[in-house]
Amino acid sequence: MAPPEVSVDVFTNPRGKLSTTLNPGYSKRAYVTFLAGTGDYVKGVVGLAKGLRKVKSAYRLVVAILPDVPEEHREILRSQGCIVHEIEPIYPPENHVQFAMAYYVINYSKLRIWNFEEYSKMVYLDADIQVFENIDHLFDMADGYFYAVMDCFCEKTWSHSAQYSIGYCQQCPEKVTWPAEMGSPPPLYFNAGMFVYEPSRLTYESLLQTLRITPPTPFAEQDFLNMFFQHKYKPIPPIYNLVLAMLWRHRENIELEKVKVVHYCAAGSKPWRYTGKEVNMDREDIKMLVAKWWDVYNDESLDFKAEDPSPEGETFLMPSIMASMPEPEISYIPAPSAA
Ligand SMILES: O=c1ccn([C@@H]2O[C@H](COP(=O)(O)OP(=O)(O)O[C@H]3O[C@H](CO)[C@H](O)[C@H](O)[C@H]3O)[C@@H](O)[C@H]2O)c(=O)[nH]1
Ligand SMILES: O[C@H]1[C@H](O)[C@@H](O)[C@H](O)[C@@H](O)[C@H]1O
Ligand SMILES: [Mn+2]
Repeated sequence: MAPPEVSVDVFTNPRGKLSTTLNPGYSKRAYVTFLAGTGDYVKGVVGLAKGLRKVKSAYRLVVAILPDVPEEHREILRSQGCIVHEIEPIYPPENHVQFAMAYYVINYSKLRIWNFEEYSKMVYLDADIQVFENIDHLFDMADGYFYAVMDCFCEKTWSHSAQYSIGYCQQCPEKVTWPAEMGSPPPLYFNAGMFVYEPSRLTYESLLQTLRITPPTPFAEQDFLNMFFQHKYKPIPPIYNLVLAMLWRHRENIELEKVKVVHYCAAGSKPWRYTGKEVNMDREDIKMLVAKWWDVYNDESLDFKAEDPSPEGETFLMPSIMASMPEPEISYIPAPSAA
């Protein structure tokens, strides 16, 4: 359905940003994460909510939760200023695939966030992600694309793949080149722990329709989204989703001091379970990043206070800096720095 006419009333709000009052329910922005189960991922979401507050994000955090999240955890999330939004689980078609991690199957439920049409644009973040610098400017990137960070194929979780078997990684495609006899190299592949997208009922329905005829694969909805958005995908720089394995696999691709978003996805790196014993977990950079996560999580001054100005009340429309960016040399969409 076409969106209703948008009435635009532009004024400068007290925070000095150009603010636009749009038809409510049409042009709203928010971060969104996903929570399932009774376990400890709720700590990740609390950490993320506090992290977004610390960097003074203008937008709320919506938590798409499965019905099995206990009321006690929902209450913690609300008390941290999150918008709790229950979703129904989505199951993939029957199949005997071996997921890279058995629990990845629940991640198909993430597809429900395309149905959050009360928002025009959202940034999805896994619960094991922390935001250390403001990334609100990502909402200003041009509509019509799916933005995410390119993944790395070097960890054991990839051992089922052709890429892994020949030592090929898209992070250094010249090191082991893709052999001609294997056909054309695989399309760019993103990590689905962080992405910028536009909710849309049409897309949502198409996602569900397509899933019905798509057998599950080891990286579950991550593989599925890569396939579905193959032609809409625009890579953004790794500072927007530092997959930790990049630190020991492709250190030369990472400028650690510029990293804004850290994804604690490597085995043994979830800060709330961290022991330091697993392989690579005793590295100084990992210890530092885990400690940084705990600093945010433990900082009581970052707890939500009811009297806090709600970041969600208005929609901020910043002039799009993207429009004036020169074409990148590499194929990244260079999201501008927040500075
Ligand atoms: O018990 C759980 C397990 C997972 N999650 C949620 O599911 C997300 C994905 O799980 P992980 O972060 O542990 O998984 P990875 O980072 O290793 O997974 C990557 O591959 C997955 C394949 O399904 C997803 O695409 C995911 O977004 C992507 O980052 C979590 O962040 C969290 O938001 C829960 O809420 N409870
Ligand atoms: O999404 C997965 C996951 O985050 C794994 O932990 C990582 O090793 C993979 O490279 C990635 O594709
Ligand atoms: Mn993750």
